[in-house]
Amino acid sequence: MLAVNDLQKSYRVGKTSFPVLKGVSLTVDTGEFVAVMGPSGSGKTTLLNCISCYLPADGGSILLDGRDLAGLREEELAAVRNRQLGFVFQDFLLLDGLTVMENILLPAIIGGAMSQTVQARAEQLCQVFGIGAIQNKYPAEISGGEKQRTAVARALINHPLLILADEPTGNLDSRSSRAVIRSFEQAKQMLGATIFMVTHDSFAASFCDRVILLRDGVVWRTLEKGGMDRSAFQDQLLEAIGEMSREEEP
Ligand SMILES: Nc1ncnc2c1ncn2[C@@H]1O[C@H](COP(=O)(O)OP(=O)(O)OP(=O)(O)O)[C@@H](O)[C@H]1O
Repeated sequence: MLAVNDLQKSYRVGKTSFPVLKGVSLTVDTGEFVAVMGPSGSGKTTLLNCISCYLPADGGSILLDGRDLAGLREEELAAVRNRQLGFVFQDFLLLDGLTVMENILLPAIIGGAMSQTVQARAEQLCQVFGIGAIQNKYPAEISGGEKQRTAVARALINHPLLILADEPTGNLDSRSSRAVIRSFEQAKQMLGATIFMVTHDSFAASFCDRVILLRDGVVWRTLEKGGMDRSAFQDQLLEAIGEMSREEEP
């Protein structure tokens, strides 16, 4: 589904170039729920922005469903963003003047794809995520967890190949975080969604099939959940993160 090979990205500040991604390689299979964790500054957001087609990479490749994103023109990238990727951001980014239902439909409206089938899909997503009763409310009238579940439903409206989530639980209390992660699990189990999430939250990451630890612009280690229960996987994650930060100390 997603194959990132030897991805490189530097930022230029004045005359100096600062390498941030120094050869990142990873894959995400169809139907997988994968998290990326790592210390602040390790390059997680940069990686997500490259995969999102917002930032051109300097080297390496990003293949989405076998298609290399590097060679695409701006209109083609915009089409990939609108039709093949779904986005969930930390700050929800719901439009205040639109209802929950209108927010969910927005990517289909923008893509010129509105139809009765899309309307039916939006109703189904509201059912799956338990937001049917609030579909005519405005963002100011709903809770943080409900906003985030609306954002997950919106990300799924165009049947994307891949959902990209940037710190989706970052602004939520633990109960709302659990509800959001539950909505990702439902998206995966009931709708076959593939999810790639950047997070600092080991609790959220412990629900994933796999967690990729990024350090200083390279993949340091990948942890598989396998048959482990959630809390044992979280313990293993915390241990690996501790080991990674101890290695970083001078
Ligand atoms: N536009 C930019 N110009 C120059 N340097 C940048 C730019 N964006 C990010 N950086 C630098 O690149 C490095 C990686 O940043 P990035 O945001 O990808 O890290 P991160 O792992 O997501 O961090 P955090 O967990 O704090 O969000 C940091 O040192 C950051 O200061």
